[in-house]
Amino acid sequence: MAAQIWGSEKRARRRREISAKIAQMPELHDSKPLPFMTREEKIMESARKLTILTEKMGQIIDPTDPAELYHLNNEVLGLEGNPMALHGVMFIPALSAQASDEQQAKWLPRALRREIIGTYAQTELGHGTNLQNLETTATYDLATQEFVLHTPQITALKWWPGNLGKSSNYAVVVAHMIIKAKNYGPHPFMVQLRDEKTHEPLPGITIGDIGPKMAYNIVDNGFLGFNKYRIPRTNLLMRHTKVEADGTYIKPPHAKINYSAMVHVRAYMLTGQAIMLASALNIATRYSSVRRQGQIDKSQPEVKVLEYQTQQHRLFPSIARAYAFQFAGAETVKLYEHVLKEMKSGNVSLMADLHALTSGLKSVVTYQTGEGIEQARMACGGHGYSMASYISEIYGVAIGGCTYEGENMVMLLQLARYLVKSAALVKSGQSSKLGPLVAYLGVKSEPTSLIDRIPNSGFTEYVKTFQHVSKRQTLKAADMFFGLMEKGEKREIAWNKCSVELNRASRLHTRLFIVEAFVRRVNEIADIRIKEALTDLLHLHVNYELLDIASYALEDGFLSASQLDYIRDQVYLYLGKIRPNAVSLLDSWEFSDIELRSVLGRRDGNVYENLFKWAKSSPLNKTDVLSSVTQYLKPMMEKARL
Ligand SMILES: CCCCCCCCCC/C=C\CCCCCCCC(=O)SCCNC(=O)CCNC(=O)[C@H](O)C(C)(C)COP(=O)(O)OP(=O)(O)OC[C@H]1O[C@@H](n2cnc3c(N)ncnc32)[C@H](O)[C@@H]1OP(=O)(O)O
Ligand SMILES: Cc1cc2nc3c(=O)[nH]c(=O)nc-3n(C[C@H](O)[C@H](O)[C@H](O)COP(=O)(O)OP(=O)(O)OC[C@H]3O[C@@H](n4cnc5c(N)ncnc54)[C@H](O)[C@@H]3O)c2cc1C
Repeated sequence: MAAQIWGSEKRARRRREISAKIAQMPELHDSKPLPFMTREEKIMESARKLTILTEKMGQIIDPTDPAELYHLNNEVLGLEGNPMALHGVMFIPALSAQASDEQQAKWLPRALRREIIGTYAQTELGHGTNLQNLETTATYDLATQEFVLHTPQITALKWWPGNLGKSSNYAVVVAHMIIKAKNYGPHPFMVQLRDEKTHEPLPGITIGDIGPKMAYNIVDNGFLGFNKYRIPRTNLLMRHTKVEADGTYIKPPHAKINYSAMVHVRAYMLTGQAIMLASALNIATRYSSVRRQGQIDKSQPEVKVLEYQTQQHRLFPSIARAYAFQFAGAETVKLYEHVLKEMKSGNVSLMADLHALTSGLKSVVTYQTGEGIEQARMACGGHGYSMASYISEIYGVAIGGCTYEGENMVMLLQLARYLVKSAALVKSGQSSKLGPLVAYLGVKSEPTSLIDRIPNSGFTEYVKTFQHVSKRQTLKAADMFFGLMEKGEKREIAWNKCSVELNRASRLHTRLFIVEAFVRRVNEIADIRIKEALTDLLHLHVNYELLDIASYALEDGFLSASQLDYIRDQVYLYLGKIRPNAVSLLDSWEFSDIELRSVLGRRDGNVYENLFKWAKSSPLNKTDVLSSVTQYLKPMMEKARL
């Protein structure tokens, strides 16, 4: 099963080897539990491990393999981030996709050797989503052949970029490019921020940390201001766009090609989210098979809480989602790598499809991951609320994904643009022009769903039902939009008035893609036992998801009440079938105790001993009487006794 999850036998084996090596290297372990550290201590601890990794990485992993790097990162540095998180996630990808060959030769080897630390500075205090209204300017000075970066007012301060505050000395900065008083829109520039020897900010640069966040606090998200700060013309990233010495602007082959670093993260973060969901579920499911509370049959002893149907219903559909996200994520990364290769050689024809797909997936996956992690936390009762479970930290990091790389509502609306265009093709009889991901919009469906009507139909009738509801909602939202415009509404106003319905269409389309990716994967599996276990999980997935969106299929009578009863019964049937495999389905992800960082979810299952040991090690327990008591509470009580 690990081979299915991680993509191949070899990958699963390599993960085990890497975990085993790390287990033997105490210098790479947390020196004490992270929840007992201050933010400064955590940052220090992370930097300590990071430097050792820079020395020893080659002994542990193949540093050119992103999957091995990611695993090493999760084990050693953990999900709370590290001082170079953005260096790998965005700075290097931005340089790789947007710098010219000559620029790459100058900067990439230095970045890869970690001679310099970089980040991606785009968002500002006043604008994140609406890139067209960023305020930082890069004005070309023809006389010196330099760009002058400037922050005209407080709202133009860069705000949020990870590791910008204290760690990075370089950044890819996005600013509006102005040449001869003409604004060419946001463009990426390579900018040095700090002196390479002293790490002091360079003159003209104001920089710092934005303060503690809900989670992800090892990362020093930062602010940055420029006071007429000059950089050479050749620091504009020039793979696709060029500015010649005389100020001539050569436009890129696609207007949004400079957004590629964002698409990179959107494509890769899906498996990151799946891992966080599976981690939280692993903790909760292990704990639920140890925790005994109450009786189902009063004549019998207390049961493991995992025996309760409500507990299974809380956890198992999310187990199915974690697998589904992992499989959909793997497909998306493949597509991304393909499009990136094409893009580098000038073929931009697939960019729109990739943008639409990743925008939808990013939104649905992060939202459902957040839901699943929070349910996992509640499923642990009181102990889920303790940092000993570590689930609240996992939640805090994962839920950030709903916001970063494009706020979810906004990204769903980006997919909706693509769906509306596709609906227009269907309506004008040009269905043959539809892309493969939306081809179903042009296919006539049966008048009613055939779920429960055709024996041994596998998952076909489920997929058709998802297709039907997605198509119907897309066409309905598009009709609403076109209708408003026909009535004379301005395009943007009409769009806003339909945006809730449009986003519903985007979610349904994305959920269909996730179901199909799960079906595709199960169909490919040769090992009969693995296929059987994943088929059970897929049954749970399609029935649970369909029940969740049933109102869309009921409103036009595509599903009947009796079919809905059947679907509901299937959910209960598969909850029971999955119960014996539940812990194994999560243990198959092979997270080590070092990586999970959860006292509650350790592999040994000694929950109570581990919790008591952990509580005793709390810094508050170093002394029996705290100074808060001697200084304040004791005098207060004494005064009251007089
Ligand atoms: C094995 C390895 C695993 C590795 C895993 C790594 C990660 C795991 C997770 C680890 C956990 C934590 C890591 C944390 C890291 C945090 C990083 C966070 C970094 C950031 O947040 S950076 C800042 C991100 N900011 C945004 O995303 C801003 C969002 N806004 C936008 O993107 C845009 O403004 C917009 C909403 C897309 C609108 O843009 P614009 O106004 O320019 O365009 P229009 O809406 O007018 O659309 C015009 C037209 O263009 C099309 N289009 C837009 N974007 C693209 C694109 N990227 N590609 C192609 N086409 C695009 C759009 O569809 C329109 O087309 P149409 O006219 O409809 O045909
Ligand atoms: C953990 C974390 C890490 C980050 N790292 C980086 C980084 O490394 N580099 C970087 O540059 N940035 C980074 N960011 C910033 C992040 O990319 C932005 O916060 C994000 O893009 C959302 O933009 P915003 O904050 O402007 O939200 P806003 O756009 O102000 O969103 C507020 C509300 O307005 C709604 N809204 C906005 N526009 C529309 C619209 N057109 N239609 C409908 N609704 C709309 C949204 O849906 C939301 O409900 C990070 C953020 C976080 C939380």
